[in-house]
Amino acid sequence: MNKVTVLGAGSWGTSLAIVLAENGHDCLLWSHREDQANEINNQHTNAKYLPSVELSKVLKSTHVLADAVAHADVIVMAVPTKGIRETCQKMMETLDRKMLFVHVSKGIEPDSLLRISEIMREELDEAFIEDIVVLSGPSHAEEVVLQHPTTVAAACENLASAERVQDLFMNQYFRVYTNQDVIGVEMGGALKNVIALAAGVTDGLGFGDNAKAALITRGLAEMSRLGVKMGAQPLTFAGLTGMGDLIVTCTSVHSRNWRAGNMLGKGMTLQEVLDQMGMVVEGVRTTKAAHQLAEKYDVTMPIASALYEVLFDEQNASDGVGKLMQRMKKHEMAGLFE
Ligand SMILES: NC(=O)C1=CN([C@@H]2O[C@H](COP(=O)(O)OP(=O)(O)OC[C@H]3O[C@@H](n4cnc5c(N)ncnc54)[C@H](OP(=O)(O)O)[C@@H]3O)[C@@H](O)[C@H]2O)C=CC1
Ligand SMILES: O=C(CO)COP(=O)(O)O
Repeated sequence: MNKVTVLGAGSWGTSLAIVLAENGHDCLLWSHREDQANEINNQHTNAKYLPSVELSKVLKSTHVLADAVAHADVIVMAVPTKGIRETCQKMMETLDRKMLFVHVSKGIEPDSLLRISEIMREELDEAFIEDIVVLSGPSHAEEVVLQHPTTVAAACENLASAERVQDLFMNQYFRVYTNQDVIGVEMGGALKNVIALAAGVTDGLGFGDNAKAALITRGLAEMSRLGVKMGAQPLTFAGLTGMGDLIVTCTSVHSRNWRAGNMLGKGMTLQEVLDQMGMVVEGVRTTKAAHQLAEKYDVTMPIASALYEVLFDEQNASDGVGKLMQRMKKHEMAGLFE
């Protein structure tokens, strides 16, 4: 049994806390809201983020970060990308020993262009970091709580740390593979949200499966082009955290990114969409970051660029699709192989 704290009581943090508690670990879930921590402890529900789910009674919650940190040998970071830096800064006020950190968030910080593990290393004192392991893959919270078969990867350069996280989470419905390509796994998880937003847009515009298949495969090509330039292994993008997560996010009504894109395609403004979602849509900020990364690394990312114009430059979504289709003719493998 391990003592594990999950930071962030949204849909993913809560689902993973359930997995950990069911696996027999002493799991504490931190919410930054006192009323939500009380609801989890007293009603055993998290109505906003996992409606109609009865949480395990052994799962405890706190809103006091110092207590959450004091509890743990392992800390799982499950706050949205925009909250990672601030949560690490608050943790630094209370951390007093080395910990194994796991992060499960899928984003890139605009402007700094840092991946999550890089933000964590910037904010947390190296003396307190045993290792940082990324847990990522095709895994909607709504299906994990129903114990539907799910596969993910635990990635860390140090294989022993990845294997420790594999052992923490793995059970009969949650299968964890190890991987040592941290850049590839983080970039796949973040960039698939951009493509899923675009897939939602084409569905919202009324296009069909051909357009969806085009976005998934050409999306994978531009994700791989950028990731490889940043140091990722090309094959990682063909795995769970690349193609696997693209499929699940681009084709599922559970995906917040797909749903947000769908509303955009139907004509709503970005602000109207975000107001209606009430949950994190990571792909919006990551589209900005991807646009900046494409410039920095001189990589062609037509889908991310078209989406950037729709989100931030008032480009009409239908015209955006037209522009993508009328790009100069190309070799299918351009930019992937010499
Ligand atoms: N949902 C899923 O199926 C999966 C999600 N992920 C990733 O997990 C991460 C978290 O997503 P998810 O749980 O779905 O998001 P949700 O929108 O469901 O929940 C986000 C949670 O984080 C809290 N929060 C927001 N900002 C902060 C902050 N600054 N400090 C502390 N807590 C904060 C929110 O609180 P409040 O209510 O106050 O806003 C809420 O409890 C994302 O990066 C996502 O891509 C990965 C795999 C699957
Ligand atoms: O990452 C996810 C599934 O693997 C969740 O995707 P959304 O954030 O789009 O819901």
